[in-house]
Amino acid sequence: MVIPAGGRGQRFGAAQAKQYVLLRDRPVIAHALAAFLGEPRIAGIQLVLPGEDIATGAWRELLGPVPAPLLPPVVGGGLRADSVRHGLEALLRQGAVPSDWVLVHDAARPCLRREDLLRLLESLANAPQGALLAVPVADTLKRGEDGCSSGTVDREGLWRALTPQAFPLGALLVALEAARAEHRQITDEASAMEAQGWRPRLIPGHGDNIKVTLSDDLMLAAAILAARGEEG
Ligand SMILES: Nc1ccn([C@@H]2O[C@H](COP(=O)(O)OP(=O)(O)OP(=O)(O)O)[C@@H](O)[C@H]2O)c(=O)n1
Ligand SMILES: C[C@](O)(CO)[C@H](O)COP(=O)(O)O
Repeated sequence: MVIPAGGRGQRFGAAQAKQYVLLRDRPVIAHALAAFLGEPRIAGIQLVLPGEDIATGAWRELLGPVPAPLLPPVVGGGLRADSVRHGLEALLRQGAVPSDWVLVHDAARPCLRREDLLRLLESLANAPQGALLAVPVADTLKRGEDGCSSGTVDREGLWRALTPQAFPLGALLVALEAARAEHRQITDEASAMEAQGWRPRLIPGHGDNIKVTLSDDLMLAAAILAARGEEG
């Protein structure tokens, strides 16, 4: 699997990238990783980090002793999609084959429930075109124009995309390379695959699998983990 952690967290707005910020005494990224440790179907976890963080070795102090199956990190790219691509290429160099399933999970999502991960993994037996965790949109959606509401968007059939997302490694790499070649901005793996004509399965997850994007999200993540009684 690939954990893209190569971003700088500009919207979060801290001096430190948000994946390193402490959440209940552990960096956000350590929580994201923990959801996958001990899952026997995950053969290797490829972290993707900003180049300078690999150079300084700062990530080692943050994560502590590297738990198996964590692979040595590789350098990310300018966009999330570039970082994921670098992670996939690294997996291939280390013996993965194009037909292997690969999961991609944001380092900035520290609250993934084990039950959601298991549901996603189990869905793959019947998901030849891949799958992603997602949540049906529950709010009334407004279209904004000049600070005013100019219409209500029908939420029927709309889902919020979460991670992990799972695809055959080779096909995902081809889809990400195509998006790059065509200068298409994509925000998740599923959108790269959709552009290739794939129809990934939407696997209902829980909305508490939040992405830490803005500074308030950290408080929310802490409350979610505390309510579950999770350790630090
Ligand atoms: N060039 C990038 C950009 C993002 N990510 C990772 O992708 C995940 C989700 O991206 P996002 O929330 O957009 O993170 P940032 O790019 O760090 O945030 P921002 O857009 O606010 O700068 C994060 O784990 C982030 O580290 C990455 O690996 N490489
Ligand atoms: C893949 C993703 O988590 C989908 O929600 C992604 O990181 C989204 O990034 P965004 O640009 O903050 O929507």
